[in-house]
Amino acid sequence: MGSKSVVDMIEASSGAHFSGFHMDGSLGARSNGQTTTSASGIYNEPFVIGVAGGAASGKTTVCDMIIQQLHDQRVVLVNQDSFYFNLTEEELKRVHEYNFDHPDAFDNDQLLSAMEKLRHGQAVDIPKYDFKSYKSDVSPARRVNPSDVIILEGILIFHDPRIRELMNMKIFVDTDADVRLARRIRRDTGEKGRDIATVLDQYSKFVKPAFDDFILPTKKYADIIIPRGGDNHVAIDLIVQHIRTKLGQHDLCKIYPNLYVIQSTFQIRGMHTLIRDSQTTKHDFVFYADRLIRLVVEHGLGHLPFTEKQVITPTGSVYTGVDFCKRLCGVSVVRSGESMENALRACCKGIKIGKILIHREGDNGQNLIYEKLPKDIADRHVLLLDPILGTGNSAVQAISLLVRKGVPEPNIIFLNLISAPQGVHVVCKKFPRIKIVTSEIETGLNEDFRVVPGMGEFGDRYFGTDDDDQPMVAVTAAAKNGS
Ligand SMILES: Nc1ncnc2c1ncn2[C@@H]1O[C@H](COP(=O)(O)OP(=O)(O)O)[C@@H](O)[C@H]1O
Ligand SMILES: Nc1ccn([C@@H]2O[C@H](COP(=O)(O)O)[C@@H](O)[C@H]2O)c(=O)n1
Ligand SMILES: [Mg+2]
Repeated sequence: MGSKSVVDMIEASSGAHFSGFHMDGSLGARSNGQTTTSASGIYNEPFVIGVAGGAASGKTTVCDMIIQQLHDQRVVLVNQDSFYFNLTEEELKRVHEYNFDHPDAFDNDQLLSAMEKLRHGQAVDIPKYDFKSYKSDVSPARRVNPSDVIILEGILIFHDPRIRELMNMKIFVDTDADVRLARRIRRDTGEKGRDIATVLDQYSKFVKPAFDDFILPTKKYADIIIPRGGDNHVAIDLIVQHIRTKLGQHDLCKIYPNLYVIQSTFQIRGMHTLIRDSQTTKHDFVFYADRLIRLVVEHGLGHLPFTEKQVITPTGSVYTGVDFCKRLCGVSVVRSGESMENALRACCKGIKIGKILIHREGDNGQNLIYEKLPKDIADRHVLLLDPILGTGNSAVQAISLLVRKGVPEPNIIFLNLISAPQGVHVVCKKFPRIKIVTSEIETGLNEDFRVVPGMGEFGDRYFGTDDDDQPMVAVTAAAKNGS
């Protein structure tokens, strides 16, 4: 499935002219001068970081620390070790004479082809290298999905200019030779089960000369040199800060101050991982979707106005707190939005919840075909519920209705689980004073205007109607009965 430009898709989907945002700089500054801006200001290509340095200098440790700190981003680590050539029978017999530290030991063409796919949004299978058997086909390959950040790590990752060209940032981990040797002895005798004489022999015959001849000369390509590897927390913090700026992840929030993306944690990423996985069972999908919905609802409620309130605690002390906003209601966009009603009811006792049904006609038309709203909705703050903000067409229909009913724009909070940038642009441009609360911003829309990476047809997965070929008929009937 190919991808259209954001402008094309929005114009095709909404029929309205989309002027879009054209932002420069940021992520795009590659070593070859290429930039990767798109009309939405969201970068589609991943940010590629190269991490080189001598063996046992602490490259993997530094990468792990960066990944840990970038926990709210999709980051993958691709190790150059995975691309060692398999040894022939002859080479295996005389493995102690094989130079694993020479540039020719790596299949760079295979690495480049994997990177090409990842950069273009395709998943790849990366071989798992086994240091004991010297083979990369003993265990099944690791499936790596396209990500926001790709870290390429390896002793000679800066050696091939074609691989260097891919990198937005190059880091060289600079650790003293004696420290590297000491760590290598400990690692190779422990993890790789080698004896110390073999380790020392390999070091003097191949590792040290290759470091001097091939690895050290690539230090000049580095943008950042980290002395002391993983011990250098200051350098790692600065690198992470720089990556965050370059990713421009919060650019949408900067453009639209009324867009709130809830603070990501590993728990939240874990829940997203589960509900986005096409293999997840209905039961788990509902369980984790419910957990995420609850977080979004709680966050959304935090944006309601409040009044100060003082109470007397059981110790007789005065506690100065706040009183909940009383005049509020929910409105769910049938049918997916109904999945969010329970969480809202659980948070707001006795809350009134209205419904709106919007039916998609053809590729781009959206028609409002049913509504049942509280009569006094104009006097209430409205929490609009729909788990997915895609093109923004349904949202615009729903919000337009609320505004027609007299709800002031600032009194509308649109709650969803995932938002496509296109939808955010469309909604925020038309209704700049509403608030949107979401848990993740998506990459974009595909040719069929479906959110990617997305989570599929939310309503079907949540209500278990994946196999139902006429779900809308039943839903329309249910909605008309006011259920
Ligand atoms: N700062 C450090 N202090 C102590 N041990 C370290 C440090 N950094 C790395 N190590 C250890 O040294 C060995 C090599 O580190 P690693 O990060 O795997 O290096 P590389 O990927 O460059 O070969 C590992 O066993 C690791 O646990
Ligand atoms: N079968 C192999 C393959 C590689 N090596 C050594 O690994 C080092 C590179 O890995 P790092 O994690 O340290 O970057 C390199 O020095 C190779 O000599 C090996 O010993 N056996
Ligand atoms: Mg390593």
